[in-house]
Amino acid sequence: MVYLRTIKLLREEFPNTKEYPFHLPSLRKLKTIDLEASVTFFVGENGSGKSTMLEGVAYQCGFHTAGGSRNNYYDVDRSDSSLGDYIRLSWLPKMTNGFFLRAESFYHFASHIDETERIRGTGYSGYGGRSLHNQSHGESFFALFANRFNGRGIYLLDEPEAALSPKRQIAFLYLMQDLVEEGAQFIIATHSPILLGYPDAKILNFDESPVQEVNYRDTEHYQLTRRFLENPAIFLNEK
Ligand SMILES: Nc1ncnc2c1ncn2[C@@H]1O[C@H](COP(=O)(O)OP(=O)(O)OP(=O)(O)O)[C@@H](O)[C@H]1O
Repeated sequence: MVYLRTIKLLREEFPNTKEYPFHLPSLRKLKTIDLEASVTFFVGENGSGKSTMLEGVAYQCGFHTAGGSRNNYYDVDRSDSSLGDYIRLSWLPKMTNGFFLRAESFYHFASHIDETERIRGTGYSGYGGRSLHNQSHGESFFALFANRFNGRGIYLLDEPEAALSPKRQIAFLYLMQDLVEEGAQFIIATHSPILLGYPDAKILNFDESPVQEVNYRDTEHYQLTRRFLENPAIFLNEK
């Protein structure tokens, strides 16, 4: 299901096109991003602006920009969204349920859930019944996906593969397929050639200026990984 249909950049309100984030090549000429599929991936080199865009969208969704939903109020590590005030989201229908996952600040989110459990006794209810800190990084991610995510919602995930083994990444694809069938929308920044293989996803390449759609098999992630796996030794000798 597609709830969030367009991300529009309010270019005329950009204060300065020479500084972060307005100077990023991926954003420089970008006017709108159309989200036409239930699953949209942001791909691109490190530093191309994927997280910046995702964080801006999370900010406009009202989600905690360090990770969480509309219901997670905690002060730890809240990051200012530099792009958030300069984008406009078009919804049909409007969706307020959802979650913003940031691999890098997940530790703080887990602490916030522990604190909610300590104060109100409700913290672990959506997370598999136990502290996210008492599970491995990958297990805790998976507990979040499997327990906290449900069908009707918008899920913004920044490198969800960070803690997942290849097997768990494939399990995540199954889970995502079920959630999409139940009506979920995903926007995912990723470097994973496994996740990118999700059928019918729209892949947006942040290495282009402005951002452009790209086919799975044309992504550098697919091509490089494929060539490497075919023969790592030859690949390394080509350096
Ligand atoms: N708060 C900030 N102030 C100044 N520059 C920043 C800030 N946050 C990020 N940048 C820079 O902006 C660029 C884009 O960062 P961003 O995190 O959006 O990239 P990314 O595509 O998500 O990269 P990665 O794949 O490594 O996560 C990078 O060069 C980064 O160093």
